[in-house]
Amino acid sequence: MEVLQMKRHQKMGQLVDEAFVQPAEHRPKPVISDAGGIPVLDLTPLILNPIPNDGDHPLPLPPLPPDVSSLVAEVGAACRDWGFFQIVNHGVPAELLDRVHSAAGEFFALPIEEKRRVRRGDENPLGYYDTEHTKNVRDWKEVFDFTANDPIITPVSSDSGEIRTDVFWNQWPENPPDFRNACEEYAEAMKNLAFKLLKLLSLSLDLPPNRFKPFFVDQTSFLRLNYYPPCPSPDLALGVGRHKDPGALSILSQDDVGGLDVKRKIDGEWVRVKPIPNAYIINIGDITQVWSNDAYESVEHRVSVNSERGRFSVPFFFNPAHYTDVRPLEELTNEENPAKYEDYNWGQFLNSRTNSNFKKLHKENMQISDFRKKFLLNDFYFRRCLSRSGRRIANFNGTDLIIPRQNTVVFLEYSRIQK
Ligand SMILES: O=C(O)CCC(=O)C(=O)O
Ligand SMILES: [Fe+2]
Repeated sequence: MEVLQMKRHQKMGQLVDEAFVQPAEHRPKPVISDAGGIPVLDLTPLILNPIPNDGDHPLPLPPLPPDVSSLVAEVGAACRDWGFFQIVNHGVPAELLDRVHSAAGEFFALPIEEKRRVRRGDENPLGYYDTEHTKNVRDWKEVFDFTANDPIITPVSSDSGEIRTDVFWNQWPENPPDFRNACEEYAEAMKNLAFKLLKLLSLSLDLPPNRFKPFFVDQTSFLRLNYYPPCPSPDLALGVGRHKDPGALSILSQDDVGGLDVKRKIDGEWVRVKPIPNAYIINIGDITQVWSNDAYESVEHRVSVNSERGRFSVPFFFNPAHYTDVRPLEELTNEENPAKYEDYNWGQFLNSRTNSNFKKLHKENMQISDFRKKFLLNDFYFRRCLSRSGRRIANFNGTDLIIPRQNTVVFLEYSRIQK
């Protein structure tokens, strides 16, 4: 099969190494339409009326001013309908963004030997590398990773499979000289912005503004400088293959080249996010999907490349502490809407992802769908189960459920299991 595929690419005049070639069904179409409907939200109301912290204000908090309240509603609608939105007037100075983009441009233009002085290795997952794989296909990109809280504490599994905690430090290149300062200042600005967005997210789910904050006391957030060089076969390779971000939310700055494609929820079509100068693209990650018990979904996206211009982007991945056990929030679950996920530990999840994206493996990496609850009935697993009249017939408390044979049920989302 692989030999056949290789032959076909040679016939087509393939110009990239086989490792970068996407399976046919995942290659980008020649024309991708603009993601016209992704909401662009103006954060100006937060400048005059910042959302208070619980401790800064006697409880209960006063009602939100009408423009902040509308913003919260817009955030909720964007999260539900798209899983993505853009923000403007977010308070991050344009000069700081320019400094980071220039530092990235100068760094990636250095000779490869110099970049490799700060390369990521088996010992330290931070720094420069150009071998990231998404879904086991190599991405057409170079990256530089650094953590927002230096050092980062994370569990790692040893060869014997035992989990221990390790500490990783950022590694900084000597050149360009402003690189480290620009990156560190930018990381602080991203953390500030992320906490503002977290409050909006929380309010949009009818929760107190600081409901999520404790999860981020020892955050494992990190930033990535991405460079996608011009690609001779943009029809075969991708800058980043289709994926969902695993963390809580991502804050992305892209330059004016464009290439970020989002899988539109209403029809599953890939659409491209139009660059807006100085705007940020925000997307919901898997953790928010689990916390919200699927009210907000983490949406698939990818990066298309082109043969003419290299592209730069800088994502900030807002991640909780490694010891966080991720589970649907109690306030967002009840008998009618039981928790849809088993608990999972964020540090172990991150660790498994970090190992699997460094090199090609022969298995799929860990997904939140692995933690989706299943309910057992005879030899069927169920996700949802209703009586014929449409009423839920049992309260799923996270344990396998056996329903007596005489009950008539309508099976939704079931699959046969191997006994
Ligand atoms: O470069 C981009 O536009 C997006 C990158 C991305 O999705 C990621 O690194 O997770
Ligand atoms: Fe992503």
